[in-house]
Amino acid sequence: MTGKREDYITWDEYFMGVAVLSGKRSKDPSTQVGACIVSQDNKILSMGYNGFPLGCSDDEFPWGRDNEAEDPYNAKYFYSTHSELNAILNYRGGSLEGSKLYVTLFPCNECAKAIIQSGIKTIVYGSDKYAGTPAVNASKRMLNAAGVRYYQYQPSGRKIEIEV
Ligand SMILES: Nc1ccn([C@H]2C[C@H](O)[C@@H](COP(=O)(O)O)O2)c(=O)n1
Ligand SMILES: [Zn+2]
Repeated sequence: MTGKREDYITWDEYFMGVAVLSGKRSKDPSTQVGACIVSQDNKILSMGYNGFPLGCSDDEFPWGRDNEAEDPYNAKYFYSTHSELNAILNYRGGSLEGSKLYVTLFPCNECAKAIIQSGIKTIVYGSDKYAGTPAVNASKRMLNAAGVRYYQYQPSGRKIEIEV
């Protein structure tokens, strides 16, 4: 055999795959989200998943979502850091200017602010299951105004399996 392999994964498959794998670290029982930030020359800069801040125990803070309206203090939303924000905060280098974010779920309005301010210029997202909600509408409004490009990941249809 003299030629190179031809069935290697694409950059989008690679980085979205890393984002999916990162999301598998999440302890959230209902929605696990993963993120991966990549430089313009396709180097991974940072990763993150949704979870509670350092020092806030996964076993003590609440993971429930149903009681948000009547008892927000005992629901997860006040406490969970979104995967995109964690990926931005986990970055230990200089600047994220011009970088690309792969995320398994479309960013909310709060993450959109951090994405814009950190200099991320492109978002590749997986699911958009909260499309049409005020948070996602506001997010798209800000991303559009700030010139952050976004597009949905297009699965190739081939299954990428990880066996260790
Ligand atoms: N773009 C997003 C959206 C949501 N999250 C996190 C926040 C929560 O931990 C969970 C959503 O929970 P649900 O309301 O679906 O039960 O996902 C995120 O990290 N990034
Ligand atoms: Zn968010």
